[in-house]
Formats: sequence, structure tokens, C-alpha cells
Amino acid sequence: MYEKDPVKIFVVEDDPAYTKFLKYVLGLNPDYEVEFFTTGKECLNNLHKNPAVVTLDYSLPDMPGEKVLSQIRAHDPNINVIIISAQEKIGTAVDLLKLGAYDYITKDHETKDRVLNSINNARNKSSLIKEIDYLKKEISEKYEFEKSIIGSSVAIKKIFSLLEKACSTNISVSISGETGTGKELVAKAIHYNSKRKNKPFVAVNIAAIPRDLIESELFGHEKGAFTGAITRRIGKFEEAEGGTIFLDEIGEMDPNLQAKLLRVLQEKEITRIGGNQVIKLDVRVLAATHKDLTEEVKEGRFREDLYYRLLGLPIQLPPLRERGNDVILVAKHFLDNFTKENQMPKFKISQEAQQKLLQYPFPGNIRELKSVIELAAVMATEQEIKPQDISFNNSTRIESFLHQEMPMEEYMYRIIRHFLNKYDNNVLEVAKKLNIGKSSLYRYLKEMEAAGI
Ligand SMILES: Nc1ncnc2c1ncn2[C@@H]1O[C@H](COP(=O)(O)OP(=O)(O)OP(=O)(O)O)[C@@H](O)[C@H]1O
Repeated sequence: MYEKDPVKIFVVEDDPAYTKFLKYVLGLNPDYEVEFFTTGKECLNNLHKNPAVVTLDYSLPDMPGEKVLSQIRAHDPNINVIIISAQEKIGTAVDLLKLGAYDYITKDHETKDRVLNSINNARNKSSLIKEIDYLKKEISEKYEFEKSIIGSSVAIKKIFSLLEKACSTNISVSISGETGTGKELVAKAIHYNSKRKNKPFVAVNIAAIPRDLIESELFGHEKGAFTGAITRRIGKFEEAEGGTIFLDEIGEMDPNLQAKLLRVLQEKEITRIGGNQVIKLDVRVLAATHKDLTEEVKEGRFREDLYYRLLGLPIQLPPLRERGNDVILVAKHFLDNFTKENQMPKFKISQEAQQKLLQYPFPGNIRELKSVIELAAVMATEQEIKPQDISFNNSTRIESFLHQEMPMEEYMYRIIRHFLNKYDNNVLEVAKKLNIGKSSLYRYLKEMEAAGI
């Protein structure tokens, strides 16, 4: 956790009476570590000590205040320089503030309160900057590939190598995969491992926003643009400026908006609804869908030109059932996280329970595995998960399987694949279980091989 440090302050002042005054005022706060200098040079020579705040007398004997200020700013723009001056000239104050001074205070009977206030504000600003840096670092670490995307199967290793390519360039990325396969997680990992990591990551789920609000959600609107637009609103694209926008469930976008989105992507600029100012954009687009977009294009539901614009580097996330032993690795990862979060002792997963997990097809993929494991941890009576602690929700299983909308024969191929996995590729056993002829099964297997299923 990030802690507030004592604040280091440099006082640069050649007037002994004022130095004495500041020594007294700043000495009132035990959190302040103060060093005093009488010349600009001395202050500059000590900048390696990283002060958070410098109070700088504008009229020093050796250097003009502007010069000391510029050199401090050149050394570290995060140091807050408060100019203390006997002059009340507004022009000088404005010039110094333009040069980057944090505040300008005149020497009068209110100096004490104003100095203390200003230092306090500067301190809060520095703490916030440090805290933001700390959180950014923590987020980047959280999304390091190997720490966030668990798995060591061949299928997931292929994804890691695509992710490296996605991170080192600015190419658009289209992520596809069944529900719960980690599309959003992958999008975040790309962003937080790319050069844009210090800028925003903005996720928009197209399917979750009512149709008539999507345009304003994405591109923003001006006050009065339509009934209900009582204030100006910045859209998600503007929010993501410099960073990444993640358009989830892109296949759900209606054709009108598809045309608008295409224009935005081509022109790299937007105009808020009801506005006429053109706003330039530098936003990387990552899009995801659980649908087969080529099919959507064929059926005329998705624009072909937009499809090619978004396609970029395609990443197809395999379903969990095709990731072999990753099921166990991910299950252990979720179990460790769950027990830690709930201050429970460490749990194991028995061999039999592992077999049960490996035999189940997880139609809800990793999201489903997470809830299955968390429930199992709650149900377990010992510190080991046994088969009886694991229960699958059969209705979601069938629904989410049907939700994928594919031709009848593909459903059949999937069912056959599932049974082959379950019965160790024993064709005779599978034919018996499915009550189909052995030769029919061989014929289907040939078709599956040809179709790469
Ligand atoms: N390989 C993985 N290792 C660990 N956790 C994962 C992995 N893949 C996904 N998850 C976790 O599984 C959950 C579901 O992932 P995510 O929301 O990214 O899936 P999705 O494909 O975007 O789902 P949907 O299609 O429903 O939007 C999240 O909690 C995510 O952190």
C-alpha cells in the first residue's frame, strides 16, 4: 500500500528576518523536513535531494528568480515552486506562473497562512501524483501476461506470442471467442503492456447500452443536442484519447452506427452530437465478439468495410475445453485467490475432483470455472476439494451452448468432440454412447478433420 512520506521543503531566502519567520512557521508541522539556502546556486546544487516543494525568494543576490525557477523545472517538473516576493506586480506573477511556478505569494501580514496553505495544497498534489504513479505501476504488474492470463497449453502459448506482437505495435486487434474465454482480460493485457499504458483504457459493451444511447455514449453530445441532453457530455472515444478503447460485442452494433463508426475510424476524428467542432483522435481500437463476424458479413448484418477496418490482428481465444490441463492451473489460481481474499487456509483439489473438472466441457468457459471453484471451496468440508463439492449448472450449460448459434452439423461435431475427449478418443465407446454406427462416426470424423474441428 502507498504511504504518505514526510514532505521535504527547500526554503531559498536571503533575508535573515524572513528566514527566521519561515523557520518558525514551517517548524510548527512535524511532517515538514526543511532545508534553508541563501542563494539560488546552493538550492540548485542540492536538487538531487528531491524536494517536493521549494519556496523561492524572487530577488536573490546571485540569480534572478526566473532563472532559478526554470532550472528547477528543467531538473524535475514535479517540484512545486512557490515564489515569495516583495513585489506585488501582477505582470511578474503571471509570467512566473506561466513559467510553471506553483504559486506566487507576496510578503505581507497574510504570508504565513498563504505559505502554509500553498505548501499543504502542493503536498496533496504531489501525494496524488505519487499515488497515481503507484497505482499505474500496480495495474501494469497486474496485467503482465503470465500473471494475469493463466495457462501453459499449446493453445494459450500461441495466444501469448500474438499478444507480444499486439503490444509492440499499434495495430487494431479483433478478439473473438466464446463467452467467458477472457476477451476483455486479453484486451486489458494488450493495453497495459503497450506504450499507451499510462493513458486510459476505456471498455464499452455495445450489447449493454440501449440502441438510441450508443451514439452519444461513444461520441458524446453538446448541451441541448436532443431532449434530455441537459449538459455537454464527453463520449468514450474522447475519454480514451491517447489510450485504448475496447468495443466489446461489436457484432451487436446496428448498421447505422456501423457507418458512423467506420467514418470515425477512417478520419480519426469525431464531432459530438449537436456540435460542429471537429475533434482529432489518437485512440487505439480493440474490438471483441463472440459471434462469427464473417458469417455476419455474409448475412449482410455487419458491414464488410468495417469488418476489414477492425480486423487488424485477429486473436481467436480457444474455449477452455480445448486448453487441456489449463483447466487445473486456472482452477488452482482461482482457488488460491478466493481463499486468500476470504482469509481461509490454503486448499487442494483432489485427483478425483481434477478428473471431474477435466471431463466437463465448460460452456461458460473461465468465468464458469471461477464460480464452480468458488462454490466448491465454500462447500468443501476439509481443506481439499472433492468431486462431491463440485457442481455444474446444467441449464446454463445447454443454454450457452445453444447461444453460440451454429449450423446443426457443427453442433453435432462439437458433441462428438466432447465425447471423444471424455472417452479418451475411444471411437467404439463413443459410437455406443451416442447410439450411432461406427462407420457413420468415422465418416463424421473425416468431415471434422477436413473442416479443422
Ligand atoms: N487465462 C485466464 N487466467 C485467469 N483468469 C482468466 C483467464 N481468462 C479469463 N479469466 C478471467 O475469467 C473471467 C472472464 O473473462 P472475460 O470477462 O475477459 O471474458 P470475456 O470473453 O470478455 O467474456 P464475455 O464474452 O462474456 O464478455 C474474468 O474474471 C477474467 O479475469
